[in-house]
Amino acid sequence: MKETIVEVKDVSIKFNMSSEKYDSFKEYIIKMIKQQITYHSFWALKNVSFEVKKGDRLGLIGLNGSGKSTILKIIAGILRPTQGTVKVKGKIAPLIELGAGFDGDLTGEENVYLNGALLGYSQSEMKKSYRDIVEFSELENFMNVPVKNYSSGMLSRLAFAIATIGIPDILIVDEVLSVGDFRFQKKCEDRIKKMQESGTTVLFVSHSIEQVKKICNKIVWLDHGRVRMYGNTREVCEEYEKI
Ligand SMILES: Nc1ncnc2c1ncn2[C@@H]1O[C@H](COP(=O)(O)OP(=O)(O)OP(=O)(O)O)[C@@H](O)[C@H]1O
Repeated sequence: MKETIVEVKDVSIKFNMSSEKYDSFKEYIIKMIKQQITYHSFWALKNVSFEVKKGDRLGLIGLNGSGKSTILKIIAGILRPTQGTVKVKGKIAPLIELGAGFDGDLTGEENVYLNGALLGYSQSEMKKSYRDIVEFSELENFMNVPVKNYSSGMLSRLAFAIATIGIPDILIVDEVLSVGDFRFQKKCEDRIKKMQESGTTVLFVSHSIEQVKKICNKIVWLDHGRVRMYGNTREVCEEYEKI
């Protein structure tokens, strides 16, 4: 029996959204002080439960706004659920919002060290991995350029190369591959496969069902914040493709 590495139990999250439009920040502040701001709240996730076993590649699929990124952020500890619990065993390398860990004014090289520190690596560990990161991202000629001048594909190459140094227990990949060109996507898929062979568990979000089929062995299908189906890739994709 394989070990459970992520356990999501009855997770719900409620967001508050302001339902009015304000003409200026000043108007917003005045209304806030007068307590005239009205919110409507909605459940972005409702009673979501699933387990991920060690070495699984779990795909999260569903239409726009179904809650895929939100559940990944809860698993990565970026958001706290309103109800329910998440148990995670091991170190997570999260590739969630493209460029979230980057400082636009710093160069590619400086951002490698900044991101390494955010992921918990020491300066000397990062020095050892630096060549590999530059080679994998194929950004040799851009490491001295501030990343605000990078294209989204270049940013995703660098982010992916940094997040996949070492062998994390859990790798979270949210749509990051979709901005890379097809050749780079293939390179990333190969690296994910190698990591999985070394025991890394992968949580993967993509709108490309082909990519999900290639990478994942299990799927959670989210629909309006609820689990519509959870099972093997083939059976879930078959149903999903019918909608
Ligand atoms: N911080 C937030 N505050 C308010 N609402 C939010 C917040 N984050 C997400 N939402 C809302 O929660 C719902 C789920 O969003 P989420 O980004 O998880 O969906 P998704 O399935 O990843 O969508 P997509 O396929 O478009 O990336 C959406 O309706 C979104 O507008």
